[in-house]
Amino acid sequence: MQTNASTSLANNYVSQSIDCLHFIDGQYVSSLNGKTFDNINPATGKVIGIVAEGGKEEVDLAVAAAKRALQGPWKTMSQNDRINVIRRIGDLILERKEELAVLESVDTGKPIWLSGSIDIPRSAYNFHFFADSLRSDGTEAYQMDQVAINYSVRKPLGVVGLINPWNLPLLLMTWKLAPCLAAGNTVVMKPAELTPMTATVLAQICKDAGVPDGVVNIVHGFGPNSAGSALTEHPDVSAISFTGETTTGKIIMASAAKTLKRLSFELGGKNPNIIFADSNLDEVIETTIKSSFINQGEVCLCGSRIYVERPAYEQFLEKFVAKTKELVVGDPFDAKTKVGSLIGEEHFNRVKGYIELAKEEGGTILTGGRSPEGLEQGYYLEPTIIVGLDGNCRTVREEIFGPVVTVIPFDTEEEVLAQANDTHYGLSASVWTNDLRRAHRVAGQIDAGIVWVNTWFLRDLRTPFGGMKQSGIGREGGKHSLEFYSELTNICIKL
Ligand SMILES: NC(=O)C1=CN([C@@H]2O[C@H](COP(=O)(O)OP(=O)(O)OC[C@H]3O[C@@H](n4cnc5c(N)ncnc54)[C@H](O)[C@@H]3O)[C@@H](O)[C@H]2O)C=CC1
Ligand SMILES: O=C(O)/C=C/C=C(\O)C(=O)O
Repeated sequence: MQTNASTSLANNYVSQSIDCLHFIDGQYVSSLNGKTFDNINPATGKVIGIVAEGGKEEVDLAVAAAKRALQGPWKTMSQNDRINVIRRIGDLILERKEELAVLESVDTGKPIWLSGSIDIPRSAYNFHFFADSLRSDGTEAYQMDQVAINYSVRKPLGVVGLINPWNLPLLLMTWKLAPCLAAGNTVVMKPAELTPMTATVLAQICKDAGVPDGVVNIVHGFGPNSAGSALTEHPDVSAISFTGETTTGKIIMASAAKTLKRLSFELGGKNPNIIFADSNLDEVIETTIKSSFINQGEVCLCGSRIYVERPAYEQFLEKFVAKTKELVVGDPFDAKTKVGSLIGEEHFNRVKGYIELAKEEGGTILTGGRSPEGLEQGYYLEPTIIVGLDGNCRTVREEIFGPVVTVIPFDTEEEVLAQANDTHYGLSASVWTNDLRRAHRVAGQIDAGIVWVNTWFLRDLRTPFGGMKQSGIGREGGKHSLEFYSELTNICIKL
């Protein structure tokens, strides 16, 4: 893909065609049969480029290249050189950050300030962080009196498949790729079909940083009967790290079982946000606006079920609704925009379907629920707050993955914990209180992989990250990522 833009050239980007090819064995290539599909800018509904559509043949080629690369210069590269290459990928992402931010916004519909301040800097940091982690990484050693000493050594898993969704395309791809490379593996990545652009540039960045040919490969395409399923079925792929929908995770698990692949899954969420009356309401509102509507609500960690202790309920609603009404929905490249376009037509209709369902279930829409006037070209939806529903309603139980939240009052800690945990998801939660003991007590009783107290999405990349129940399998982050992406061999030496 040829790119040379900055944010000031955003208009050129949306008017010129940007095409995405596969990246196999260090080269950009078309599909063997020449098949392509259209890439649509959700903010305009217009085609912005064509994408090579891969399938089994392209995945076979990519996996073969990755398998060969396991025996090439990547294997013999010193750990110090590998660390430097991984750091350099982060440096090059920062050097191209404006261009990448534009591509991410064009591809997803998210505001340019968001891709420029979160998606792209965090993508670079993923490489810097895991390069540093590798430098300080150690393994275990156990001595058996004077009889023997055991120590373990890390080895790469082999060829790893990385399959990603469309909401945080480069951030999530690099969150997987950086530790995967740090552990010495080779990779075949399958970006989401709706957001192929930044991954395509990332391949060139990896090459420019000194990653040997064949170590990083990309095959574009769809999931079922396409590049995605070909990757999960491939016998030479040792592991799959997947972020996306829970139902897709189940399909991938069944497919991967045939060749007993190692799996890491980060799946859906319906995250509770529990607000006690003693919390600082202004802080609560400021963060709840973000945890509800940032990235159009298309973040798996968003707190879409808001529970407010009854004494604070009316005041919370008044302020929350007022602040939500101030959010400007519009063109991702307009500096005033806080909420951009949803990812595409299918998802837009799905989210609108939930708003209709909420009305049928007896809910009241306090604000939002419709597309802003004058923005009929893209997939824009006003941030939506719904009240009057209980935990039996589908609107409260199912992941909507859009700018839609429900607010429910509660009276006791026991009651709210029961409601918060009454879900088959268990990704994240937020608890708001100034009572220290209650904070510990409630946080410890929520069935979620990540609980934030008096904050949200405050990330320390050393911490375990992942979901309980049907929100995921395993943990990534810091040493957890290095564990997932490597095999440990224990060596026992008799003294
Ligand atoms: N928890 C999370 O982090 C996220 C959850 N989602 C959820 O997923 C919904 C739909 O988003 P999508 O990106 O369409 O999710 P998805 O799970 O359908 O797709 C994610 C990735 O998996 C691939 N894929 C789909 N079916 C596959 C198969 N059978 N084998 C191998 N790969 C396959 C897709 O091509 C894409 O690259 C959202 O509405 C939301 O509910 C989406 C993004 C992130
Ligand atoms: O901070 C992270 O590593 C990831 C955040 C968000 C997701 O995983 C997601 O929305 O899918």
